[in-house]
Parts: sequence; structure tokens; C-alpha cells
Amino acid sequence: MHVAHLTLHNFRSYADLDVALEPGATAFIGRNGQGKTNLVEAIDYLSRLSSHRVATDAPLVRAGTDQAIVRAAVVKDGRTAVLEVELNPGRANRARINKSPLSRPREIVGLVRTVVFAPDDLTLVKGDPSDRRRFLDDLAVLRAPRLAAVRADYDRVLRQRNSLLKTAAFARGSARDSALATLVVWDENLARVGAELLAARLRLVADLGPYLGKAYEAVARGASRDDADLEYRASIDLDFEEQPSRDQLEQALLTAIEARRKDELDRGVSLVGPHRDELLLTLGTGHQDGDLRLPVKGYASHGESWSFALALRLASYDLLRADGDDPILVLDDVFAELDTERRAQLAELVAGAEQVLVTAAVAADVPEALQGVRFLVADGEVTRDA
Ligand SMILES: Nc1ncnc2c1ncn2[C@@H]1O[C@H](COP(=O)(O)OP(=O)(O)OP(=O)(O)O)[C@@H](O)[C@H]1O
Repeated sequence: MHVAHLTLHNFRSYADLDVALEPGATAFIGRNGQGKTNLVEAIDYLSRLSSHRVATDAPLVRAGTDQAIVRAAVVKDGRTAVLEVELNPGRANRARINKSPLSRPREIVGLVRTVVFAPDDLTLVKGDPSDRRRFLDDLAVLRAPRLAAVRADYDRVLRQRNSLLKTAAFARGSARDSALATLVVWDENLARVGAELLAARLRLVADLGPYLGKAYEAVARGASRDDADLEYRASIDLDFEEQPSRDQLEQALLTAIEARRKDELDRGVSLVGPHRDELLLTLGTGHQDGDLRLPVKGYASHGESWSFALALRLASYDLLRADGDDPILVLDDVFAELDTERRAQLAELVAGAEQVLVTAAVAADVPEALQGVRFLVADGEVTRDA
């Protein structure tokens, strides 16, 4: 797939932008703070209805205005659809496909698919467990857009259950009895929706593993295919012979919730469920010490961490391709971090994508294979470099 036309209105630093794009490689070149990332961020937003840089919509709307519009003509298998999202911080967002309003904006998720590599990706490796959970869930939703609703449901169930736990923790007498009776319903909701999310994550981790090893070998100098690995650490016992079914996971969650009841009531928060899980990233140091594997977080060097983060994105891209998709690849300011050899290696790996959008401060940082069409970005103007 590729974006053939992008229109922005009051998005980030852009009052109005209208730019025609082509398949193949496109580079956006400009000094710092000129709006290169803002531009590719808009396309990423359309794909997931969230940004790779911020957790809320407010910073995406141009300062001093109260509504942003992102519109893109997306071409997939020769057919074009115009996708549009209206961002209204503090009020409901709206989305349209070919001018027809959607009843829920999230129905647009997954129609355009992007994989973004950016320097912020280091947080995938060095950040909190929630950063890695978000990585898994974003990718799971791209693979199966209906999971966007499951994810939203889970967040809602968790919020309501936590508030009930707090009430039960502090209430006395009949108020406490009534909160405890209602809690049973929310235990079941959490287990049911949580099992669905957990099943999707486990499937994803199993599918992603082989691609991660291959990607790390390609981006880290001297690495071998078994070096990088990932392991899902759940807050419940997952000691199953094979990939557990959703029913098995639901039952396991209910059992674990029952076992932690007292702790949960003492602390007034939900201690069991996918929101407590961790994606463990490990690197094998193979050669000298046999099969020693170490967590990436806290142990890996800066270079290894960076390569690992890049490999996670590359593996995501390969997995989506293996699913039959052709996501748009965004390489946001990544080449400055790589030496010439690894730039060329990365360029070679992604050159087959239908559309690759690259941002860089200087054109010389962009490898030859990805030079393609070039735009200059300066003072909010995006002009094609003839
Ligand atoms: N909501 C907003 N309203 C107005 N301007 C904004 C908004 N959000 C960001 N900006 C401005 O956009 C600019 C950042 O643009 P962007 O992140 O695209 O830079 P860039 O060209 O990618 O730079 P770099 O090479 O440093 O990454 C900053 O000057 C910032 O002040």
C-alpha cells in the first residue's frame, strides 16, 4: 500500500499542507524542528489513531487552534480510498472514508498500516514494561484491527474494577458486602476480555520470535540468528504444554484472581491480568560463556539496545508482510545513528517495500538506495527538490 496524497490542516506545526506522494522511497530533508517528523507522524496517526510520540491528541493540534484534520488518499492493490480523521481534543474525534462518516473513529484503524522506526524506539528496550506492552498491542491491532475494541474494553473493565476494589477496600458493613458482590461480575469481565488480549499477545510473541532473530542478525554487526529473543512473562502461571486456548486463559485468570483476592483488596488495585505482564527481551552472549542470556534492559550496551529496537520494528514489518500486508515504512531520523555499513544494510532490507518514507537532517545521511524522491522541509513548507 502507499499514500498518494496527504492533506493536513492545523496538524502540529502545519496550518495547511497538501502534498502528492509516490510509491518507492521518498526522503524529507530539513534542519531540526522544521516539521519532517510532524509530517510522517500524521500518516502514522491515521494508521493507529495514536502517535508514536505522544499519548494524547492535544499536542497534535496546532497551538492556538482546536481542531486538526489529517486526510490521505491511500492506494491498496490498485484501489484508492480517502481516509480522514478530525482530531477534536476534549471532544469526540471523527473519521470518514471516502467522505462517509464512520460511527466510530476506530473503524478506520488498520486500513492504512505503518511501521515506524524512530529514535524514540529506544524506550521499547529501555523503558517501562508498559512501553513494551503498548508495542505488542499496537502490532496485534495492526494484524487484527478488531482487537482495538478488545483493548478499549480491557482498559474500561480495568478502570471500573480498580475503582470497585478501592470502594471495597475502604467501605465497611453493607457497602463493603455490596461492592464485593459486584466485584465477582468484574472478575469475570476482566478474565474474559483479558484472556482475549492475552491470547493475541501470546500468538504474536510466538510469531514474532523467528523474525526478530533474523532482523537482529541483519542490523547488529557480528550477531547471529539466535542472539535476540523475546519471552512473554505473564502475571499468571502459563504452564501449558501447547499454546493455551482462550478458555484456558480465562480459567487461569479467574483462578489467579481468586488467589490474589486478599492482596487486591488490601491494595485497592487489580494485580492480575495482561496489564501486569512484561515482555522480556534478551540477548545471548553465546560465544564465550556458553548459552548465557541476559535481559537487554539494564545489561545491553547503547549500540546493542539501539540495534534491538530497530530489529523489533524490522521484525514487525516482516511479520506484517508475511501476513500478506505491505505496510508503509517510516524511517524517522534513524540514519544519523548508524554507520555507513549498517545504513546500507538497513536500506537493502527495506528497499522492497511499496513505500518508504525517510526523514533526515542532511541528505548525505540517507543511503543511495533510499534517495528516491526528495522533498525539502523548511519553515512549514514542503517543496519537491527537482
Ligand atoms: N501542536 C503544535 N503546534 C505548533 N507547533 C508545533 C506543535 N507541535 C510541534 N510543533 C513544532 O513543530 C516543530 C517540530 O517539528 P518536527 O518534530 O517535525 O521536527 P523535525 O523536522 O522532525 O526535526 P528533527 O530533525 O529535530 O527531528 C517544533 O518546532 C515544534 O515547536
